[in-house]
Amino acid sequence: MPHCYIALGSNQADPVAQVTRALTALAALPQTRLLDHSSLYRSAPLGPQDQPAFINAVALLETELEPESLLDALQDIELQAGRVRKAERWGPRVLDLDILLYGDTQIDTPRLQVPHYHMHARSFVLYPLAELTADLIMPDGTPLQFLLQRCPDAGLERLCG
Ligand SMILES: CC1(C)Nc2nc(N)[nH]c(=O)c2N=C1O
Repeated sequence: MPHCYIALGSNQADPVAQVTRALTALAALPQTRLLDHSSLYRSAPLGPQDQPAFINAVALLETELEPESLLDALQDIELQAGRVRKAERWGPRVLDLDILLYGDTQIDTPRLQVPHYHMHARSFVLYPLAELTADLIMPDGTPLQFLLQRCPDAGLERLCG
């Protein structure tokens, strides 16, 4: 059964609570088990700076849901959290759930790109991912450690507890 890594992000409406509640929602998905999750991390927004800091984390799921069904389920969780789908691009968001990896599958459809298109250069994704699986190898054979070496941790702050 494929191991799926999900990126969580929020910078609105009590981001720590949003990410924590989203982890609980992931654990409750049908045909799915939440195997592990990273610490929460605070970081300055990538993109427009006139918005609050983000809280990010990565979760490791095992699921029988197909990729598109998993995406539907993640979008439901985002909507339940109050995400406005047509919100400004790169603007503040109540909750972002992105499929980073779905086993070794590589997907490129209008709805879904896996591995997640931007993950290779985002410290707020790579560092939590490495906390979960330091020896991860990307579907294209690139070791996560190689991506980490090229991605400065740009003021990433791990929240303890
Ligand atoms: C607006 C944009 C690009 N910036 C981000 N910046 C940070 N630090 N974390 C995010 O999750 C995040 N998500 C985004 O979508």
